[in-house]
Amino acid sequence: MKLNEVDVLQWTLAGATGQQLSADQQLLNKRLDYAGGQIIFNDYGVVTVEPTSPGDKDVVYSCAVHGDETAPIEIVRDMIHGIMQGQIKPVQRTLFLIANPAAIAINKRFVEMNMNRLFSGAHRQGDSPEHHRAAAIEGYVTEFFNSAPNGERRRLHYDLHTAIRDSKYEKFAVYPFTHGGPYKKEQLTFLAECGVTTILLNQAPTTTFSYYSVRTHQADAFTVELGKVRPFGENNRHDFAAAETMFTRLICEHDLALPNFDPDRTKIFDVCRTINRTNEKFVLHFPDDVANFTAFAEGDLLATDGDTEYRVEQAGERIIFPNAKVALDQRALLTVIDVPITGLQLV
Ligand SMILES: O=C(O)CCC(=O)N[C@@H](CCC(=O)O)C(=O)O
Ligand SMILES: [Zn+2]
Repeated sequence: MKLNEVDVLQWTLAGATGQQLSADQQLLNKRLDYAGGQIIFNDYGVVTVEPTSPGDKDVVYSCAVHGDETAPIEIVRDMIHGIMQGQIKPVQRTLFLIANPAAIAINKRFVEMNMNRLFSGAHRQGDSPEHHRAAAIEGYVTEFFNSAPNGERRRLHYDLHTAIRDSKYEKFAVYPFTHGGPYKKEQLTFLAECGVTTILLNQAPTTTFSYYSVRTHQADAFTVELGKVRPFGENNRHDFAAAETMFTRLICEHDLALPNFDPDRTKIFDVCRTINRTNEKFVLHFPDDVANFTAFAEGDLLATDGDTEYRVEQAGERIIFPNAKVALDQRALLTVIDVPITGLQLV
């Protein structure tokens, strides 16, 4: 088999789980040429694209921070294959990350720990496979951004996910805490072109991957939720076509032309409350099939954490990312409220 025909996901899973690979299937530390540059296989699930004459953007696409979120894995895999096989010819430096192959291999969200709580150095406080991989991934991202050509550059990171539940707004993105900085119209427009027209504004530092890239590397970075979690082969790729087209255009065009910013395209939600599980007896008081962004009436009981009750405090409060099974001291539920886009500081 020619190296440019190797399945990059199979290679990643085999390598990360210690399986022996024959020489014609081993991509580790190999470099392949494409018309316009080189694709480099730095580690299992870590692939860098270095155009010969790179544009001014350094773009990171990550998937599988949660191992069972298969649609983003298929998207990233197919983009890499497109480059290996010559159909996609990036002109922008690009880093692709398949973040948690060990979790993909067992069809689980994670092996021991939720990797999306282990960035910005939180990986130093433990010894699970995810702690080690998050540390390694921070190293790869740092190396990627630091090895860019000199001059003014744009750093971008889209961390691709799918949600456990259905969502009333199917595609949405988390805009990590900006520490008072403005929100970018260009990014909201790019996301809208991807079909992501709902944005959640996080109002505090977190240990997520996207916040890490924002805070440590001054990137424009987002957690992008593209739909609902499904097993491999059950994703309807038409649902992701707009996103896939825009992700490809972003790295294949020198100056991606976007429509003018339209404030009516994007719905904004502000995070109002973060409810952590602190007790073994943590109960959600609504069924599993209640979709993300469902609104409840004032006073409704949302959750109990031991003896502490969490009730809806204001009209229009909606739930998102409910998960009663998270580890102790982790976020079990967020509530959000819609806010007018006109109230945001936009540049
Ligand atoms: O569907 C769910 O309940 C969880 C979806 C998910 O994994 N969301 C991310 C959001 C990260 C962020 O806040 O930027 C997560 O919880 O890690
Ligand atoms: Zn996820």
